[in-house]
Amino acid sequence: MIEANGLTKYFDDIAALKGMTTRIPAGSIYGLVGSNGAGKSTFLRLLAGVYRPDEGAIAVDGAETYENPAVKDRIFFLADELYFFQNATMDQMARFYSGLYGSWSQERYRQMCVTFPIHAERKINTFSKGMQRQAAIILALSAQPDILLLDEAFDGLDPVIRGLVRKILAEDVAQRGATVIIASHNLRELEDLCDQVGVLHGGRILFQRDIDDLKLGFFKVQCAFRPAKEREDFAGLDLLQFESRGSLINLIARGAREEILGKIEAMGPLFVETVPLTLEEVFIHEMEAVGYDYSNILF
Ligand SMILES: Nc1ncnc2c1ncn2[C@@H]1O[C@H](COP(=O)(O)OP(=O)(O)OP(=O)(O)O)[C@@H](O)[C@H]1O
Repeated sequence: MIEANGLTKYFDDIAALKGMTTRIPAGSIYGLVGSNGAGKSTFLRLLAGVYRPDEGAIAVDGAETYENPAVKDRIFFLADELYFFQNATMDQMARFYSGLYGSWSQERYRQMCVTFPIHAERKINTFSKGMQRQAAIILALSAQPDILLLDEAFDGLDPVIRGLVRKILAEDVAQRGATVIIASHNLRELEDLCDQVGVLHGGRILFQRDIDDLKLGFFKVQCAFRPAKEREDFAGLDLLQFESRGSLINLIARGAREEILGKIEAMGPLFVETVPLTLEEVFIHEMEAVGYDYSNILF
């Protein structure tokens, strides 16, 4: 379990984090979204034990992270700016990390070098930007950390490689019970990958939700009635949005799918169908419901 309580970090007079509080259970994938400068990288650096909090605390299984070698050995931090030794090949970097991480798996490293289209014996500085990121991801995955911190990890990866990385991350969580934290300014990137997503804004977690709960709780419905119906006719539903054009109605309702469908079917529609909401649509409506303007926070 990762716990941040009132976590605060200043850079001169800039408060990068201002009393951030969150709990991230072990064995889950947590997406941290926020606009540029929201404090995502600062949070990851505090968790990785690189920075000392100015106020508050951050701990892994009760142990504070700052300059704590026992905790650091369990964490791999893949920063947004990649770092490799000058002129190093993948194999040389692999040797370095194998000495650093007790959990390093040479077997896994060999597999990854086959799975990903990469030349482990070539100098990394001759790789394209996307290939360099692949190299960093292979090294991170081969270290088999308990906690993997990924800062804008998918930047520059093509869709096939993104899919591959997502699959491996999900397997790592399921098989090894690893905890993965992915910071991104792009909510769409986190869809179908994360168990929980937190929105970081103004140095705090503004909004944090379990993805399954979010997706199960909202439905987009298209239906038609003759004669046409008005919003008031749907008073039995918890409506978040309602639009009608002639006999055709598009609405978003909160609740269980069967219950929503049952109520609409009882009204005798010409047809009714439900369409799943994207994660982004759910966030827009959920955040508006608690008084935040999503477009000011994530775009
Ligand atoms: N080393 C530093 N020195 C001074 N200010 C910093 C430093 N690191 C971060 N900041 C400031 O702290 C705030 C949060 O920055 P941070 O890099 O954590 O944001 P971020 O959410 O990761 O942004 P991005 O999506 O652009 O990477 C910003 O205002 C930034 O300018």
